Amino acid sequence: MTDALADPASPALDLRDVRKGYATPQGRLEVLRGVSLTLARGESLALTGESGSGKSTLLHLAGGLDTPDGGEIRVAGQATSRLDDGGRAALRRDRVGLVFQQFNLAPSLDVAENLAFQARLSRREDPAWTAELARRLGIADLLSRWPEQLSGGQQQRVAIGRALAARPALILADEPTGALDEAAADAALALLLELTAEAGGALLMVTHSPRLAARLDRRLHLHAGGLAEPPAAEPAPGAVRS
Ligand SMILES: Nc1ncnc2c1ncn2[C@@H]1O[C@H](COP(=O)(O)OP(=O)(O)OP(=O)(O)O)[C@@H](O)[C@H]1O
Repeated sequence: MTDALADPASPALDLRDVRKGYATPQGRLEVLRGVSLTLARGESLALTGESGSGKSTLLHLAGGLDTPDGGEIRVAGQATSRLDDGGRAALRRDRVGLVFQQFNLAPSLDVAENLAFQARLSRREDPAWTAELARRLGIADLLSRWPEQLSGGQQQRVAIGRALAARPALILADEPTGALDEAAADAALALLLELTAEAGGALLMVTHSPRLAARLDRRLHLHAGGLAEPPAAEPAPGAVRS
């Protein structure tokens, strides 16, 4: 399948001097003050930062859910900042997979339909890949169930499969395992990383957990409107200092 606008040589995501603020009753709040970031094809990056530092804001801008006040954003080579609402919707459909903490499955669609939903919209349906995703995610026996009949962990695995079914260039995940216990979170992240790599996508994941962040290729920390290396990890309780 061809995507005339996709440039296979360009990074999955490129942010240049991106600025974003909000009007609040206390005045303007400048959340991102010139953020630059490049995410190569196939790379995974964990984004950490205090609550309110702007992680979700950055993710929403990267996915074309919102527009920046300034700067340039490119997804798979396409400049998104100049797109209108329809253009951004097409970008989200064709280039971006989204996974949120709350799984956001369509309640009126069964698991099979949820899995295929985005791929069908973007005309990138690949039944063999969708079946492979279902098998690897351990949801192949649940395809005719409704989302409400699934556990949280099962719902999140469906959400991961849905995001990957169209093989998007960029997967954006906002605390994707935040609603799961530690063992389920570890298993879901392992699948997310493995299957994103197989789909040829790059992953930008917001997390509060240094433990989960450590599993990705790179880590960046958002603070005071800019990106930096994350602060050095605290030694684990009981760890011997060298
Ligand atoms: N639509 C909006 N209008 C006004 N202020 C907003 C809006 N969206 C976000 N903010 C503010 O912008 C700042 C950054 O919010 P954002 O949700 O990006 O932070 P975050 O790092 O993802 O936080 P958390 O870890 O708590 O989810 C916060 O102070 C928030 O209150």
